Amino acid sequence: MAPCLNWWKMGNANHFTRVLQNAERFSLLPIHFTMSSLEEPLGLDKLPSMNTIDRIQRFSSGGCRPRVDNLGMGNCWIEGRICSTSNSCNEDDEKYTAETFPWKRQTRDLCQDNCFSQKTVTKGRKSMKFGMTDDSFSDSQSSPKCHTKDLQGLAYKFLNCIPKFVKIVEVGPRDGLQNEKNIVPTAVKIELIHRLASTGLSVIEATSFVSPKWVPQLADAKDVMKAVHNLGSIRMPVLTPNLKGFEAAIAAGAREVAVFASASESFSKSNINCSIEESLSRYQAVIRAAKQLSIPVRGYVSCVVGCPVEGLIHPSKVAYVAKELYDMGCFEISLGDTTGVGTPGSVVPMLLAVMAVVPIEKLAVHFHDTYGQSLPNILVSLQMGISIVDSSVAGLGGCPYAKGASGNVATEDVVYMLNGVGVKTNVDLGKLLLAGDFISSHLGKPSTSKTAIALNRVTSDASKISS
Ligand SMILES: CC(C)(COP(=O)([O-])OP(=O)([O-])OC[C@H]1O[C@@H](n2cnc3c(N)ncnc32)[C@H](O)[C@@H]1OP(=O)([O-])[O-])[C@@H](O)C(=O)NCCC(=O)NCCSC(=O)C[C@@](C)(O)CC(=O)[O-]
Repeated sequence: MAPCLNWWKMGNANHFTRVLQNAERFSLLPIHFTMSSLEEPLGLDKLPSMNTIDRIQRFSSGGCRPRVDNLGMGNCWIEGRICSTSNSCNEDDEKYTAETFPWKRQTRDLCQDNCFSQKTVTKGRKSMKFGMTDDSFSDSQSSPKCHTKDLQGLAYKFLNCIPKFVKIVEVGPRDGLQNEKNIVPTAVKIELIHRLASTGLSVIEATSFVSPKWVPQLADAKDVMKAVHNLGSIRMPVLTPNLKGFEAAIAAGAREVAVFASASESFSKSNINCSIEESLSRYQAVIRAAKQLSIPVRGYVSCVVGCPVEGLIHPSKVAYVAKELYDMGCFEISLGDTTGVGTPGSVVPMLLAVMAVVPIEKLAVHFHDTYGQSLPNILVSLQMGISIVDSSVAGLGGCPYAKGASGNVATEDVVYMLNGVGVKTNVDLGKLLLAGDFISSHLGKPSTSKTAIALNRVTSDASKISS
């Protein structure tokens, strides 16, 4: 076993099998699909006649969504799309990948097997939805390395392996606003939560019951919670660092809480003023109290890739804290790249370590976008089987105790990407954009969501043309 897989030993046989299955789904071969909307620009002359929803649809889901159909028997294709062969058979890439990350060799081998079985299953199909006939297969087979059937297998692995539905946990009102320089009025927070609730989001983290000396921005937690705790069936977890916070949250009407530990000793001290072990024993008390009231508890692990003080964090430390929280009774574990330093190269080994000890369906990912890596990190997480993603409207956020870390990945960008790959979220992108506009204009700064910026530009170009 490669040295960096030693931490796999932490898991039991079932977990190990699940890890392998997920590793099998995952491949690092680069692949490109010819996407439509930006390569086939919509004439601006058409824009004035489109309403906002048309524009959003044109630029989000339909326009560039490769349609993945699963026809049973594991067959899958992408309608009207052809895989580019420019990268997919590059031996240099393969060599680099295998040498730099030894564990990847194993996943590649598994994936190649999978690719082979795809070929077998689809053999003899007359009409391929790649838009090619069997003849074109023979053409492509004359290429020395790349075969269309291989590409079809790759398409399957890259897109059909991701979950069909992703639960988005909106953390804007809490993570988003806890780091704002100016304290946001309570009424604005409440309005933001109402607007977010109208988008279809099923979970909105509303606030934190932490010490107001530590996070003055959320000192109005009680008032916010009292105003929103009854918003239909939407879940509104709140952060509780200790029993005092838990009791205050319950008194204010909270029906779900979250505890937050760290994989970094230094960050634990600077964020919650105690060691990792002390924090775990505090959380044990919170979880015990919550169980008595049948209150679900979410668990966060922060600094899952890097720490502002300690630098890189070993995946085994993350797996340890995640397992402790899970064993204590947290129903879901959110893995936070607090400083946003992760790339797929560091996120994948971290996820594999955690997946070996906590069931994958209980895991969420929580990326900050400091280096612009959130979306690729989310995509590889989905390819590994994660189906819960934390994000923050307008890309708000950051931790007051993680200097230099920027906001969370913007919910608008996550929804746009998920629409693009045909994953359901039940979130209305148009309404989400309006919620993002609302809070950005209140804060007097532009949204960091690329989707919001792009769609606002399209809309303003259109209004110039129509006026
Ligand atoms: C944990 C403590 C309280 C320890 O803080 P401490 O100073 O060690 O606590 P203490 O027990 O000595 O109490 C100090 C004072 O705070 C009060 N106090 C104590 N607890 C509470 C409470 N729950 N609610 C309200 N007040 C509280 C307590 O009553 C006392 O008041 P005083 O007697 O001085 O007037 C403090 O360090 C704290 O509140 N830290 C929270 C910091 C925080 O919220 N950070 C941001 C969270 S984001 C994050 O962690 C990452 C995440 C989850 O987003 C994932 C990611 O992005 O990766």
